[in-house]
Amino acid sequence: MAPKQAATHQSDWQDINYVDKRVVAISDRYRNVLQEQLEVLSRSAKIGVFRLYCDENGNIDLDNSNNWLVMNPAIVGAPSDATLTITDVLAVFFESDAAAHFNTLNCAIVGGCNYLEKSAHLAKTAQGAIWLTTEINVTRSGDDALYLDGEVRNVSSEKRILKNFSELGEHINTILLELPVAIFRLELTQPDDEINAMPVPGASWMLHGSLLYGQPEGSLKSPMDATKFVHPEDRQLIIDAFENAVKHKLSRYQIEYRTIWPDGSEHWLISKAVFEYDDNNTPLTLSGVQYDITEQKLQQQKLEFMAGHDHLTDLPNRALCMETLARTVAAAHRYNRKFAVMFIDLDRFKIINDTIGHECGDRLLKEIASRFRSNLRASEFISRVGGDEFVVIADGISHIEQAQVVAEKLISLTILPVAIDGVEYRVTASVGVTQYPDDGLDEQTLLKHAEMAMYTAKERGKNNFSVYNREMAALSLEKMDLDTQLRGALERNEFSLLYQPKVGLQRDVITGVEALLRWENQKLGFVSPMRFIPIAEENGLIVPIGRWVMETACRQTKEWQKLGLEVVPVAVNVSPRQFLEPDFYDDVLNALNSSGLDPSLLELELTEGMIMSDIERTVALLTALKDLGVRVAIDDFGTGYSSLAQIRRFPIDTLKVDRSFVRNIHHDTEGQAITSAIFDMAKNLSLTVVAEGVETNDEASYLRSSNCDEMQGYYFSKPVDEKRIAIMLSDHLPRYQ
Ligand SMILES: Nc1nc2c(ncn2[C@@H]2O[C@@H]3COP(=O)(O)O[C@H]4[C@@H](O)[C@H](n5cnc6c(=O)[nH]c(N)nc65)O[C@@H]4COP(=O)(O)O[C@H]3[C@H]2O)c(=O)[nH]1
Repeated sequence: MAPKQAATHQSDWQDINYVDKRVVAISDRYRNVLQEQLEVLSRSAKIGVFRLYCDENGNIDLDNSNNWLVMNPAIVGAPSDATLTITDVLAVFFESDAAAHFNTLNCAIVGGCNYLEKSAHLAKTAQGAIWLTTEINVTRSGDDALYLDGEVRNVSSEKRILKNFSELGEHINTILLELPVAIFRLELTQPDDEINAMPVPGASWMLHGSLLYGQPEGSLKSPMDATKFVHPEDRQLIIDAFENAVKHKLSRYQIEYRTIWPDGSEHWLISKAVFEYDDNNTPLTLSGVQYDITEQKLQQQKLEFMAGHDHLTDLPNRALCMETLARTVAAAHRYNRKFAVMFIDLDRFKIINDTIGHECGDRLLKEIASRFRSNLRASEFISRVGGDEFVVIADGISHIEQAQVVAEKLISLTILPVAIDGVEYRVTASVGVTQYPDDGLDEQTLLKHAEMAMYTAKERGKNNFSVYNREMAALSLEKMDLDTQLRGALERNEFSLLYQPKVGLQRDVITGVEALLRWENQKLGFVSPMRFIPIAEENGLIVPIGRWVMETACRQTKEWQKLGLEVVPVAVNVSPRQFLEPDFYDDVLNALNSSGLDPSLLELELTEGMIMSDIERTVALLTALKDLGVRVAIDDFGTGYSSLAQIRRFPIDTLKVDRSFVRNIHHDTEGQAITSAIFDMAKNLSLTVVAEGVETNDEASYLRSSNCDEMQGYYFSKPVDEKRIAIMLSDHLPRYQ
């Protein structure tokens, strides 16, 4: 058994030797393959590896044959076919003083250091500057160092990138210093007390933000430091914008807010920020820029102000008025409140403006606007919605009586004299009042009704206010109806003329006739000129209608003449709009030429207001008409602004004293004083004076005893048609009625 066992044992050993040799052979082969592969790899890689064995004293044994190095020589700037030893490589790191450094290295290893690191910068190589790092790990058996494994790395590209980055950073810094721009990062997952002063990843910081908040440069380290300098009214705005962005997982947002500087001044900033979220959509950081937009804001505010305000008075304009009215309606609806709207129109402002000149007119408007602004309460919004039109929105007015108090205040503020260049001017205002919700539920209706009420105030004599009621709306509908019917009335031959005689006072003979327009419409029947003429004036139809009147009156007078009647001048009423037409003179000329009437038989009746506007043009035009031979009369004298002294400047023939002065003149001492002053002055100016609206024998008797020349009125004759006038003219006497 034993020999067999021994034989077995021996063959086993033989086997083992054989296996061992195979293992050694295989491992040698693989080590060579591995080394070859490492060499191939290292040729392209920027990393080299080495092992250095130590001697029995623990010092590096540079001559040990087991030492090895696998490295592309180019890593250290040597030609790629150079044969480098480990000593060459380490010499690179330790430069000229290699011996001393080896000594230090050995001391460190003997002293128990297991990890060593060293960098090198090779300034001049064929590849340019090269940065290297080496890391060495020591392997020991107990305390004794056995060998060192190390790696050499070429970190030139990383260094270059870092260098570029730091250069870029410096550039950016320089630019930022020049610009009023801050950059910031807010770490959203850390508590505020961990905020770092410098831009360290994972922390909150802000660069160059301090100046934007009026603080010394560098004093504010993070956006959180800056919050106390944000305008108190805007702090919630910032919180809301941030929370809204987070709630909706927005990737970016921007917000504009005000800051308060130590000197109390307000500045505007814009903050544009980008969120960084983790996979659970939790915001991690907020980074962005902030910069000053005060100038743009001021510019924008100025533009907005200009868009919403009237440049003359600085009051809100129509657009802003409508916007405010809409907002007030919405708020009143929501809180079940009442409020009032007042439409203010200055009385006869156009005439005043034309009389005193537009520059003075503007100054007058500015003064009235400033009175309104400074005397109204904060809850009373005042705006200028047109040339001489203002609108007040009086919030929180629960009774119409309160609105009436405001309206009265506006009227009394208007009537106070305005001094311009030492001359005192006085204007009055008519005010229309409406109330929400009683008179309208929306801004357009309220304003329309306030305007209607204002017109009613004007009709009631101006310089007062009127509260809207439903009848006014009905009247306005009627006005629309009149307007519609008036269009085309000429074509449908719906107009005719009546004539009212003027009587010479001393001999009771007809000295002239006034042509008065009549309109009979199929739908509306007979419509008084008092109703349709203002509408025709508004829509411009008065121009062709007036032309028709003049032509018809001239033709008719010529007809009477042709009938052999002793004709007298025919007077036609001229409307303001007609008179302002550039073709007015030509129209007069055409009417005369086409009828063949002698110009001295045509008299034009103008009103005071008409001649007082654009005095230069009026004088020139009247002079031209006078040169033609046409007569000019001033109608309704005494009701307007002109004084007799002013009238003197115009080439006119006749003054027609308004019938309001004539009524009951026989026992109206004030009327007597006024008329006698007019009569005397007119005599001095060689003007003919006509008293209008004489209705009674008493009035006629009084006028006969005064300095009046002619009379006109129902006492002598109502306006009659052309046939009846022909009879009167043939009798040389007016028919008493
Ligand atoms: N209460 C009273 N009234 C008297 C008396 N005598 C005359 N009248 C009325 O007084 C008005 C006189 O005309 P007006 O002052 O120019 O006032 C005129 C004038 O401003 C305007 N109008 C009439 N025809 C024309 C026209 O052809 N063109 C223009 N632009 N306006 C006209 O309409 C106004 C009213 O005209 P009418 O209704 O015809 O009213 C006429 C006439 O009928 C009187 O004794 N008592």
